[in-house]
Amino acid sequence: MSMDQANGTEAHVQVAVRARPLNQREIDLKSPIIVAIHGSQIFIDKSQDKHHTPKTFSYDFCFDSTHLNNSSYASQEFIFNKLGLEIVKHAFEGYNACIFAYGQTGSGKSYTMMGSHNDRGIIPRLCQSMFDRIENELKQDINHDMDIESIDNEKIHDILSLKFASTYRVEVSYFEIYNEKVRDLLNPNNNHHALKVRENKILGPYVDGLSQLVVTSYLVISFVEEYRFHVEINVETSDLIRELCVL
Ligand SMILES: Nc1ncnc2c1ncn2[C@@H]1O[C@H](COP(=O)(O)OP(=O)(O)OP(=O)(O)O)[C@@H](O)[C@H]1O
Repeated sequence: MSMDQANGTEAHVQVAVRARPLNQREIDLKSPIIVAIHGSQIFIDKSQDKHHTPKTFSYDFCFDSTHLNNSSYASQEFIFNKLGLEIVKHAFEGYNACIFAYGQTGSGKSYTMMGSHNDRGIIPRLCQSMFDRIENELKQDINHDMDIESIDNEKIHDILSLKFASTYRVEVSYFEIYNEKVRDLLNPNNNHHALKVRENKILGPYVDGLSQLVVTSYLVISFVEEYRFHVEINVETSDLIRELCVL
């Protein structure tokens, strides 16, 4: 996880480690769990290996998700509260914020970042939290000028939408890099020619031609996620998504 100050002069990087439960293959092979987490330290103890000396590593955060039924299991919500809330806070303070997952195949990157349909990961929670915060700030603003309790819900919704449009701009892009080809997931029509990654002297690296859709609520983003969980985003779904977004 990193947060770069908007002017690019200072960067702060934090690293978190999460240990996932054993998968079925590992259970069938009777693989032992060789990691133990205490606070922000992770101990690796292969005591069955005579030549191994236990090792300790320290990170900013260590999350123990090895035993699903243990009360100490680091849940999706717990991890979002530790990592995601900070990101939202810094983004609202004007910092560029970035979070990414790194690890070998099957280590739990997608699970942690996207989660499952009924146990959402960091990205959906981040999006929701960002819109919740926007809504709260807008409501506070409106409350300043008028008594929000005395206005009916439909009217509040209209006022919030207007105020949102004049105060905030939220854009979403969604792409994958597979076999070194960049694919725009919100516009598969672009797939005929792989998109190029270029570098802007001021803004840094960017994907040339990538769709950037303006979104006004978490609903649209959750719709994208819904499709991501159930079906591959294809031309029809991406068209639908584009219609839902304010272009
Ligand atoms: N913390 C966790 N709790 C419960 N199950 C988990 C956890 N982390 C991962 N899993 C499960 O482990 C399996 C592999 O996880 P996942 O697909 O997220 O790995 P990945 O690192 O994204 O793999 P790849 O690089 O191959 O895409 C999935 O079945 C996932 O549900």
